[in-house]
Amino acid sequence: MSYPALLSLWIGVEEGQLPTRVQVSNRWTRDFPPNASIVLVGSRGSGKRSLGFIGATHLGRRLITEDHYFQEITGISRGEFLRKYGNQEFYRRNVSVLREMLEKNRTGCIIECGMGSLASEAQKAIFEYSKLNPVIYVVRESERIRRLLNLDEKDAFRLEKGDLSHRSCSNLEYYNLYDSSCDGMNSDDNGSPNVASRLKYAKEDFSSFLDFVTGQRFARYAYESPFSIAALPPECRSFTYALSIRLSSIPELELEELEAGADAVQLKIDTFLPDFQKTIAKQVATIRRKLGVPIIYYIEENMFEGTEYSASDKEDTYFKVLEYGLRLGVEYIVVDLNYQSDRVIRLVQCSGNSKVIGHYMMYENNSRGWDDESRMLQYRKAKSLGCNLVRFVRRTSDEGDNKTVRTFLKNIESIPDHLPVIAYNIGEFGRPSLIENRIFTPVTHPIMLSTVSLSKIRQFLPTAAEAMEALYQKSVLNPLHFYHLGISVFYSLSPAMHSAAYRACGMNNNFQSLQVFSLEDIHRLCQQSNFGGAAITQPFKVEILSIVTAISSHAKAIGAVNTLLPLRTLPDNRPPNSSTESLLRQASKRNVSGTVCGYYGDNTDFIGILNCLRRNTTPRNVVQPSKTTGLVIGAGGMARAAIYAMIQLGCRKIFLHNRTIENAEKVATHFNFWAAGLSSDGQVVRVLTSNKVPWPSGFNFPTMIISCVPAISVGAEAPANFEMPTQWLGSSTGGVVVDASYLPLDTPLLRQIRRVREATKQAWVIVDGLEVLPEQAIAQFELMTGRRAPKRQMRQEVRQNYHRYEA
Ligand SMILES: O=C1C[C@@](O)(C(=O)O)C[C@@H](O)[C@@H]1O
Repeated sequence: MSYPALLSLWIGVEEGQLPTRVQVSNRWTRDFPPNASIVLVGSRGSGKRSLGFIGATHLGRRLITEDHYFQEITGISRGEFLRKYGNQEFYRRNVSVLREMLEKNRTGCIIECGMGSLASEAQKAIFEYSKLNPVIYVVRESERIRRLLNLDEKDAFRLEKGDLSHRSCSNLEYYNLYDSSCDGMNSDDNGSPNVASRLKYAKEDFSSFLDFVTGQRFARYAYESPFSIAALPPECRSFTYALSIRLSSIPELELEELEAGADAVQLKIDTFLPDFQKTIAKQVATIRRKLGVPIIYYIEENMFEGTEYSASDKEDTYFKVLEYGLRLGVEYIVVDLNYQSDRVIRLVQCSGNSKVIGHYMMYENNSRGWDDESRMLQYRKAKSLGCNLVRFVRRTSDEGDNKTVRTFLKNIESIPDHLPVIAYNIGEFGRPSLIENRIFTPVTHPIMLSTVSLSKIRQFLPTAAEAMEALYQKSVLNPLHFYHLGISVFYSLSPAMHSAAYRACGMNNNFQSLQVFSLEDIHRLCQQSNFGGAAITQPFKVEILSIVTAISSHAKAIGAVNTLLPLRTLPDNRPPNSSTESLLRQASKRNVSGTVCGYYGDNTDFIGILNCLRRNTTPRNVVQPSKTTGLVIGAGGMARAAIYAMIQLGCRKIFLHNRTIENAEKVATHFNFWAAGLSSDGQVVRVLTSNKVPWPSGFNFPTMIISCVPAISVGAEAPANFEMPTQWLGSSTGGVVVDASYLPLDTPLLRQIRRVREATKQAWVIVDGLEVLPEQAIAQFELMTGRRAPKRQMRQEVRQNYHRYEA
């Protein structure tokens, strides 16, 4: 393939029709000041407005749209302006308004650029802006844009060509993958064709992309919940796995089925495909949506096989493809350190929040072994070039190499402040070193084994579960006991979910429900050295606070714990304390038994509720702090978590109703003290003392309703059988109703809402307890084990097993 032909493949248009302004070069550092405004550019129909809305809500920023800004400044819409003043004046004004909009809003905003961004003067301004601010080029499947805007071939081509020019004024790129949830077809319970859970996947994907761009990922989590896997980058956790997937094989794979056990996906760019950039962007977006793990972006050595261009063309292309990975915001980018050092340095300089893995591939016949001093020199070179991690891979047929690689790694570890190093052998004798390697061991997946084209990889790569099993066999990890503890624990689905997750991940643990009557009972069980963690349930979620050494900021704010973890005496004998640093150290030593000398408490109930609210809130009911009203029923640990989830979503007017009013008052006082600064009158939570009264005047009807009372009797307590006074269901835009209890699934409240929805045709979205339960358990599994949960399996387990428990 010739170089121009390659280039045309690369940017996705015919040869001879390359837009002149398209160029890819390293002009950005992608290091942005904190809170820098984020600009969205892209063609009409690419979905910028919805993403802008999602981003502004997620980051708590102001959304500015160019069209609206133009009208605010000039007093008339762009269309009117054009008609009134003609082309030239419109062009001039358009650019000056855009410049002003950007300059006056350097921080704290999400700025959506409209059609104005196609003008070349406007692009110059945006390009200048992109040196200090993230400018995200939003791309979408051309065919979809064509259909959305109802364009004929010619117009579509013109639009696409113009759109490509956005690449030269942006420093990041986001592929807006089609979101099937906006069809409103995938749940029976979506209240109306108004697409109840609209854009739920896009919300998750884009929010996570923005967390990456703003660099918020780890620091915030480390402070808030140091045991969450989001608190520690994978290279700081012990034993992480990277599932290897070739770009060309993705269309053959059911990606969702590949989730178990991998901490990252290594996307191998193995071949040039038509419309190359968009293809890569689409597959990166697909991996993110379906697997939700960080991406390691790696260009395979054989990518250039069959091409005829010179070494320098090859090098240029290699770095362009890498630079494109940086635009897509991949978490890790692998660079072969045999390329010229100045190019590597330039890549590192513009890598922003992506981490650079310096890579050395060694073959037995042309390189010396692990014990040769050149390995150390290579490590030093990687460090001096600014790489964040270093990877050494050796293809070998000598078992002895597994021993020498161990010594090499030990030597590296003895260097103070050494970089994280990945080192293993490949080939049929390399397996022991793959098992022992601690960071991003390449793995395959059982379902990939059936694919003939992948069988070669399979010859030596373990699956993540096999690698884990081997660690248990070698006693590097220890089998641990996990519990579900409370007074009424017999009907729980937690043991089934957690056990399924252990099986999927190759972990040799067990999980058991046990009835306990006091904190002493809990303490006795959890003192054993093989105690791994416990799901705490009623009536101990609040009481348990008295025995923990440290808690997450969430559990503290909620005033309840549903996840108890052991704090151990570590080899350095320093007693654990509540500092983030001490807790992160504990978190990096999970899955190993040892003396328990304290407990850490966290809360995942709020995560379960938060996820369900986020997914199921319709666009018309997106939280507006000054208007949105929430209602929580109950005053136990789950009700506290529900209030906290609503506050996290920005809701500042929350009503609480409970049979025993004193308990509700206690909860309200707790939150009003904690959240005093969040509302102008210091009152975020108000108690409704009776359900016989009309909804309080001056407040909108609730659009988020969460019931946290059991629908069956617990101990001597009769079931609450709560139903809403009909007058309280006055929201004309409907809302979301969550019932956190799942026994029975069809609670009186949910039955009532179904009837109301049928009668009024209002868009009430129903979320039952079986949707909340796995969400909290997924987060709990991750806190307990430090491993990514096999989410699909855990969710499936619940749906499959539920009928047994109901019976
Ligand atoms: O409240 C619940 C439900 C639960 O107790 C169960 O029934 O499995 C498990 C707990 O982790 C959670 O907080």
